[in-house]
Amino acid sequence: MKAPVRREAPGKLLIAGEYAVLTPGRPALAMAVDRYVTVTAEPAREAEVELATDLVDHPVALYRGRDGLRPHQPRDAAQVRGPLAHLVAVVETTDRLRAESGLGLVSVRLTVRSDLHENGTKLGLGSSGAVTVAAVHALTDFTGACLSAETRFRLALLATVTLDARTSGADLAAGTWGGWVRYSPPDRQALRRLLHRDGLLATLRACWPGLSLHALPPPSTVSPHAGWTGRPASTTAKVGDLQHSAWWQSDAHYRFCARSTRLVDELTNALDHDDPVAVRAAVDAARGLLLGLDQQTGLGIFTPALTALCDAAEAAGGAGKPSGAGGGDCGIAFLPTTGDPDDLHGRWAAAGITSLHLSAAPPQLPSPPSRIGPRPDSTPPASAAPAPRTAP
Ligand SMILES: Nc1ncnc2c1ncn2[C@@H]1O[C@H](COP(=O)(O)OP(=O)(O)OP(=O)(O)O)[C@@H](O)[C@H]1O
Ligand SMILES: C[C@@](O)(CCOP(=O)(O)O)CC(=O)O
Repeated sequence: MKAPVRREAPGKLLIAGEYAVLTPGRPALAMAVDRYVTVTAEPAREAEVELATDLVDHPVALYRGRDGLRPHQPRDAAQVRGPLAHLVAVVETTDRLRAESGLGLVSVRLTVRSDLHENGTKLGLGSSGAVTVAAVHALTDFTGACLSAETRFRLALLATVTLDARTSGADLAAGTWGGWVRYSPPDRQALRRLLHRDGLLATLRACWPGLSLHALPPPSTVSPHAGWTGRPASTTAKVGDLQHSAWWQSDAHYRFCARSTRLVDELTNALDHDDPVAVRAAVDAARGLLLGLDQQTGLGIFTPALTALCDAAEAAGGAGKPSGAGGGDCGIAFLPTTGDPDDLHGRWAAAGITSLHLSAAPPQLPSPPSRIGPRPDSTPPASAAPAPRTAP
């Protein structure tokens, strides 16, 4: 009987680069937070695969059908497509890896515990990414594969693209490496095509243009504070709306991506030099960039609560912005370490914002910091630029 294997992955806040990071090669800056998803892998008790999570009120038993995992109970089909979708994608992707490697499939029960929901409501701290990273880690270690962090990240991204090839994977990067990471994504649509054409092993081993990842030093002269609006928002819906708008792949989109890349570079520099004034200025500019996007597209990034969160950060002597897609979920503020967090938290409480009392999660790997892909100051690959819009 195999011993249970437990692995955890942190949630994340997005400090800069939202929406631009959807484009291959365009960077975002994320901070992993000290709230985690924990996944335990152990031998299944009654079925080939069993999934137990706090999002579903009973463990779900599955068997391996010809086209992937199927629930034993037809009533569980909706769970498999909904709250269990990320776990199912991880098991199917790991099964594929073993099958292509000539290895037998393993019976397994995955049990999830998450700190990224509050009374059943998501906080917007990247629970889908954290559950994917933790499940890949637990499952591959359970089966004895013991993969490197980069291979686990790649596997997690491939599992994710089978569900949604739009998502950037910034949450997976933060969940895999922890700490502060500057991440730029590969072309996920191209990965999906490669997966279909050449299989999983070949895709895992292929060159992934656009992918880069750099660990950054945590600042000591500014402190991050996270505030929760109490209202969940759908990142998938916002990204879908944007990609179907006239803005997508317009000149304005190209300018937005270029400006966002400069901002991420400025923030990277500010963090490298631990410069509180430059961090504040860059975070403020990141807020302005998202506001401009909202005004141009009517996407609904800034809700009254998120605007109040940012205004309170400014009034407390810092800078604030939404974290991620906006429309609800949470935001982040940076204060100089000489500032008064109680002042900020008091202002947030008055505006109905809950302080989450988070810190950066420590890097998951021993030093030296990970470095994948080109240096941060190099220009993004040509594929990073959306194609100029041509007349129909
Ligand atoms: N505890 C969990 N157990 C199993 N699956 C989970 C768990 N938490 C999240 N997931 C998966 O992630 C999905 C939620 O993803 P969603 O993008 O809506 O939230 P999020 O990643 O927390 O938010 P955000 O992208 O705004 O940070 C769930 O439907 C489920 O598939
Ligand atoms: C809008 C986007 O760039 C960031 C979304 O962040 P969040 O999942 O809402 O925290 C989407 C993505 O990176 O996949």
